Amino acid sequence: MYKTPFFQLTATEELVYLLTSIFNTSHDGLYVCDKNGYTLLYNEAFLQISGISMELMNTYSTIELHQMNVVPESCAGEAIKTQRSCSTIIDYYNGKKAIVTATPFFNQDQEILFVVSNVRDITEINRLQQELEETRQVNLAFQKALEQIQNGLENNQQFIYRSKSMHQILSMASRFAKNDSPILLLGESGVGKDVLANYIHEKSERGGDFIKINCGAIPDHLLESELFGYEKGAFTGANARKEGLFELAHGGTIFLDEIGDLPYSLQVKLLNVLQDSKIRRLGGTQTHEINIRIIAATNCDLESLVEQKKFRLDLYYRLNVLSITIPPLRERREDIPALLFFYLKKLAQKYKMEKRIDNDVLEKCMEYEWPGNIRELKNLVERMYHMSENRIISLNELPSFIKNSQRVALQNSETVKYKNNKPLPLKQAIAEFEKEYITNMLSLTSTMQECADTLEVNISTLVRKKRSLGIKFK
Ligand SMILES: Nc1ncnc2c1ncn2[C@@H]1O[C@H](COP(=O)(O)OP(=O)(O)OP(=O)(O)O)[C@@H](O)[C@H]1O
Repeated sequence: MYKTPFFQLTATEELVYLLTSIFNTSHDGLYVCDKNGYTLLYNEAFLQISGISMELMNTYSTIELHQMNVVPESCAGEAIKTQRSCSTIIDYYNGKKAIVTATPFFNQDQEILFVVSNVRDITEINRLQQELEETRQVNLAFQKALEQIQNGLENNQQFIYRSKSMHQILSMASRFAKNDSPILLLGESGVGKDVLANYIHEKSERGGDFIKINCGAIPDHLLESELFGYEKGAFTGANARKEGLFELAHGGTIFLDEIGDLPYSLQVKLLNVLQDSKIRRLGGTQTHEINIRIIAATNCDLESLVEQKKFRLDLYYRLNVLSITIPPLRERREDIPALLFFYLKKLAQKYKMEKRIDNDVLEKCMEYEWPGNIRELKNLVERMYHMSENRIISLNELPSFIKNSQRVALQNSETVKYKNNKPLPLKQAIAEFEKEYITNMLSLTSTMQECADTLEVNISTLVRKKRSLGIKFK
């Protein structure tokens, strides 16, 4: 302490008053004890930070308070024991954190007169530091995501991810790509099975083409000729010979999407192709050797189709040699920001206008369940991009069902439904669920069209379902 001449003139009472005022107005906790640890003085800030009551303070020594577990440790007690200054960080039981420095003061015989402890509250600093660290981590993640997007755009590669699970899937896919065994891709609609099939083909270094066919989109009677081709005159209208997709994919990859919809009669034919690597065109007598890699995908539960005798067990085994299940987006939420930025960037390039997503929107998107997975996210970004009037996409552009996201599907899917104390049969439970889900979605959206878009069904399908399920809403 540096004294000015004022001190020589001031009376002792004034000096005591001055020092007491300083003591009391300090924001740091101050605590003074004698050589046995008994309290001599403390200020209000000390009580606030330590959470110790005045009663205990006035009755027990700092060492006893520690023994009684009122404080996790006693820095003053340590200073008394070691006869030295001591500093430590204490996590008080009231949740406060403080840096405590206890300094002993000695008389001429080197005996402790008193110990002064300074207690600085660092709870807030600590919180801010943690927040800063979290923000730093988020920034780092965004930066990496942007880099990945940048690389993706440069290589014209569309596989955007940040999650560990997708990283593992891609490395597995890269390993699988190197051989010719069939691959089965599983996962909900819109998770990226198509994209992954493409990726595997690219990585496979197979020189031929990547040919895709959606087994569910082509009428059964046409599917066979599409896949196997036909000879002239094989059926009415077969005016010329035509190569099938298996032949066209020779040297490359054929991607059989929605394999669960492959007609039963064709399943055995596919099994033969898988086993012999040979095909015979419709109406033909000769077989042709083909060198193809088959990738099949489905969002249905193939095992249950096998149980229902809708899918051949032998084909299932043959296709399931190497299988990859892509998790839904809600199970890899780290991918959401990267995908949002990616699609935003693509739109910015197309329409020559950069737009930014507000943090609130990002937060809501992180919470949402994404039943339609990446396809739904992609459509949403496009919709919000066009709807926003300025360069910031705000909550105004976010559809109400995401803003009020209530995780309807999840809540309901976890419920077992009963009637007369008996669990409902699957068919009936599905119908009940559908009814509830559609009714909820109708209440969360403003128009039938918005509801149909959200559910990713045709408006006529929605109208039909509404009628058949007896939904009274709107
Ligand atoms: N990792 C990804 N990065 C960027 N875009 C993706 C990614 N995964 C999927 N997409 C995009 O999401 C949309 C849906 O993907 P895709 O068609 O591959 O899904 P799917 O699982 O095959 O769906 P379905 O079962 O309905 O056929 C596509 O527009 C695709 O480009």
